[in-house]
Amino acid sequence: MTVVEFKDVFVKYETYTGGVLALRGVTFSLNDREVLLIMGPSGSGKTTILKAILGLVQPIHGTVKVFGLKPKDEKRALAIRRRIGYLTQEGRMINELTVWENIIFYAKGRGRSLNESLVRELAEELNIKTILDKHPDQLSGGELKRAELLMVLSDDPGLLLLDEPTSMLDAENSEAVVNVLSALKGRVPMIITSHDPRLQKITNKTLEIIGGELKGARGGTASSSRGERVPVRRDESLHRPG
Ligand SMILES: Nc1ncnc2c1ncn2[C@@H]1O[C@H](COP(=O)(O)OP(=O)(O)OP(=O)(O)O)[C@@H](O)[C@H]1O
Repeated sequence: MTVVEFKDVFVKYETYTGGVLALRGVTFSLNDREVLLIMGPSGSGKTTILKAILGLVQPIHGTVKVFGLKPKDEKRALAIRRRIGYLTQEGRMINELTVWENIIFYAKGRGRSLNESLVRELAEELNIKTILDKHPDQLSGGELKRAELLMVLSDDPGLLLLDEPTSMLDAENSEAVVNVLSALKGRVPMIITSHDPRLQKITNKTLEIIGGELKGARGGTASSSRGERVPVRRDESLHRPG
């Protein structure tokens, strides 16, 4: 089953100086058993792809479908968001609450039930069991990152969008995150943005985006802004047309 579908998507941010075309004809799809890795330099449009899936930005051209629905109006976008676990780069935990309270608040706010035994198990695997009673501002960057990941995994999401899940982490804790995600592979579809090569071992396909255009793909299909197919090569380095 196709979970996410982008067809020739253009997204523009309106700005004081005229606007930024952040996505230029992006086409790809993700099925319910896949893990997609999106790579690309800073400012290339990776987070914008995630925001378009969440309905936080709307395409000026092309279509986005998530779970078969277009996240166009706010009501539909909210229903879609409730099924998605979104790990942001900035983090969303509230400092006034402990990590554990944040997790409960998060699940309740989404109208979903907390899978408590799963949370305890994952906390152990992510090496953060001892920080559950701390407040976010008492944590290191790496601890906070793993606490945020625990939160977005806590209510059995139907799709995971993970923006740089191993940034701020040392090798050992990056490995712990990769292991947790690897165990979810095949059960929860995922789109991950990252530069961390460790994540490549759990991904089915990799897309490279530069200046808002897809430039290459491995293990799947994608197309660039003018709609031409980008050749897909398995087990080779990223292909750049032209
Ligand atoms: N709210 C906004 N208003 C105006 N321009 C924006 C906005 N958000 C992003 N942009 C611009 O859109 C482009 C794509 O940004 P995006 O955040 O998707 O990049 P990214 O690949 O995720 O970058 P990074 O790796 O640094 O997180 C950039 O040029 C960025 O400056």
